[in-house]
Amino acid sequence: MNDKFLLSCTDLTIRFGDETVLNEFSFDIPKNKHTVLRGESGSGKSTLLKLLLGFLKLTDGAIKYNNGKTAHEIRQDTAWLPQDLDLGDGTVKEVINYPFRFSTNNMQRPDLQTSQSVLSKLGLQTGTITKMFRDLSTGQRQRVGLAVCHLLNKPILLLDEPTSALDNVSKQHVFDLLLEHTNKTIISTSHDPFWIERADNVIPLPLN
Ligand SMILES: Nc1ncnc2c1ncn2[C@@H]1O[C@H](COP(=O)(O)OP(=O)(O)OP(=O)(O)O)[C@@H](O)[C@H]1O
Repeated sequence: MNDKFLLSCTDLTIRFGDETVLNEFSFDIPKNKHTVLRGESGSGKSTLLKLLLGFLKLTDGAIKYNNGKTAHEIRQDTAWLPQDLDLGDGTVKEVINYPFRFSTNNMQRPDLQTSQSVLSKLGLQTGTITKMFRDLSTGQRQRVGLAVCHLLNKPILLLDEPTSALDNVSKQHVFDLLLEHTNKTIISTSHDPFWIERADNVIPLPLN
């Protein structure tokens, strides 16, 4: 595989029972760029992200990762923002600190000031960090999830509908923090024009 790509997908087919979600779909994901998987609701965007992370099995086709890496190795290099963000029952501070308990992330553990600063860059007020995560609005929860993805400082970001609950001011904050001046490989899903217009590469998913 060309070294410019993180991964190449060839003839991907995904079926759930009688439903064919994707049929012989091929695409490449460039390294160090922001690629948006664009598609209507139900077109298979979230399913595709889970496949790339190795959480689901392909019905047919192949995913090849650069340098012969496995899906497991790719996962270790990835910060993932799922669409259904369930980060538990704790305070925002506890939610932010949670992934840094694991040995792979331990070295990146942020101090309070760094966490506060990232939340503030995403337009969240100082008091947010002591609130219960479940008491936040959907858009605030989404921004906390994005803050965690940023703080993990991984070379790959997978963001499932990262702006779905955000207004344009918050979207701009997210763009400035996560996307501007970055050399990470970012794969996101979206049907949001604001987000798509700012991508380096857009992959339209076929209509079912
Ligand atoms: N585990 C599963 N079992 C059965 N069907 C599934 C499963 N996961 C996804 N699907 C189906 O696959 C299709 C694509 O779902 P997916 O969540 O990937 O769409 P999406 O493009 O992300 O949609 P949205 O923009 O609404 O989030 C849907 O019809 C969904 O019902």
